[in-house]
Amino acid sequence: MAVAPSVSVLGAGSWGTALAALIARHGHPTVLWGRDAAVAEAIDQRHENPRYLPGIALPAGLRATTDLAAAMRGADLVLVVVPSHAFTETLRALAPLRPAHAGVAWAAKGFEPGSGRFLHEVAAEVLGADVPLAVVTGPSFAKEVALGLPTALTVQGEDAAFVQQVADVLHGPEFRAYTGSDMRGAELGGAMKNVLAVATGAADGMGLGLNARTGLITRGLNEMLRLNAAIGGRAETLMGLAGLGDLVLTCTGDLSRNRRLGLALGRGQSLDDAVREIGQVVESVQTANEVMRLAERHGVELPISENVRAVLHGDITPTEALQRLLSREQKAEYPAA
Ligand SMILES: NC(=O)C1=CN([C@@H]2O[C@H](COP(=O)(O)OP(=O)(O)OC[C@H]3O[C@@H](n4cnc5c(N)ncnc54)[C@H](OP(=O)(O)O)[C@@H]3O)[C@@H](O)[C@H]2O)C=CC1
Ligand SMILES: O=C(CO)COP(=O)(O)O
Repeated sequence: MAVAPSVSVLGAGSWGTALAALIARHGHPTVLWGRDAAVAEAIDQRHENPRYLPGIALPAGLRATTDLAAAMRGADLVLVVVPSHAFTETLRALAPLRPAHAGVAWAAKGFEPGSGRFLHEVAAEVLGADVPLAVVTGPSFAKEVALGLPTALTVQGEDAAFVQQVADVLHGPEFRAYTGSDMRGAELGGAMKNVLAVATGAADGMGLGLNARTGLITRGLNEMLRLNAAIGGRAETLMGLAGLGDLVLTCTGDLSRNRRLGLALGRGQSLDDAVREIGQVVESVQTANEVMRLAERHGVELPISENVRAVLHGDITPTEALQRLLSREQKAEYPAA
């Protein structure tokens, strides 16, 4: 019988913990690395992450540590699940410790702050072009995965054998892992849906109704498709789990931190207070800048995303953003073919 690959998961927040628990339940030797000693000890000894997934029982076989070298020892596959702002430093730390045969996947959603680079570009630069890479993305709230509720996501990368290896460790009785080869489109979808969730959250927070919410989701999808076409992603990636799927989940599900940020802003709360209250990573705050930087570089107009950035910067209120969007010129839904 084939030996189950050993998996090292880096990042002991809600998503890293949920994915590590899923993989451990599938019978893979799994080690979770986190920087918080109390959290690592609680996962390792009491099988709970009291900070990020309180009250949810984790598999007894899941090991956790703050020792990165120990976590990487014997890994056949590395899964990086830190927020995008910590991605580059985490890759630099893991690079010298990576067993030569181990590919690297990640489940963070966003860009490298400041440079706006895609995470697969960062990974290729830090690890070298020969290391197998893959992105794990799609509609998946950590809490639901940790509770074993049915979920479907996608693994995308250019090394088909590695993509299959990653999908195989994730796939199981309640979890469907699809595969593909479009890292660019997949990463763009995962990043942009967080920005668009702020817009729909704000609309809901302002009490604008379900028509407004759905208009924003649909025109938001249009923004994703336009930018995706400009950067060379495949349209079907954005119409699947990495795009439409995650957009609908994040724009409508109150477990979303980006949606909750929008709700709070729409109700008049300040950005700082809202982020503090949420108490976990809210990727859109940084990603809105990088999405707009990318759009401006490619000459693509993204009215919803642009207004989200302006609200997050405190340049305009959600009410002013609404007025700006509603007063735009009338136009064809799609440019003539
Ligand atoms: N939660 C979800 O449902 C999903 C999340 N994602 C994505 O996964 C990524 C991680 O998010 P998530 O787990 O939810 O975030 P959380 O806020 O739940 O946890 C963040 C984790 O990252 C750690 N961290 C922060 N900065 C660093 C650093 N510099 N070095 C090492 N560790 C660091 C935190 O450690 P500490 O506690 O010590 O601060 C914490 O363990 C994000 O890109 C998110 O968009 C994707 C799909 C689903
Ligand atoms: O990416 C997610 C679901 O797919 C989680 O969304 P939030 O980061 O908005 O909570």
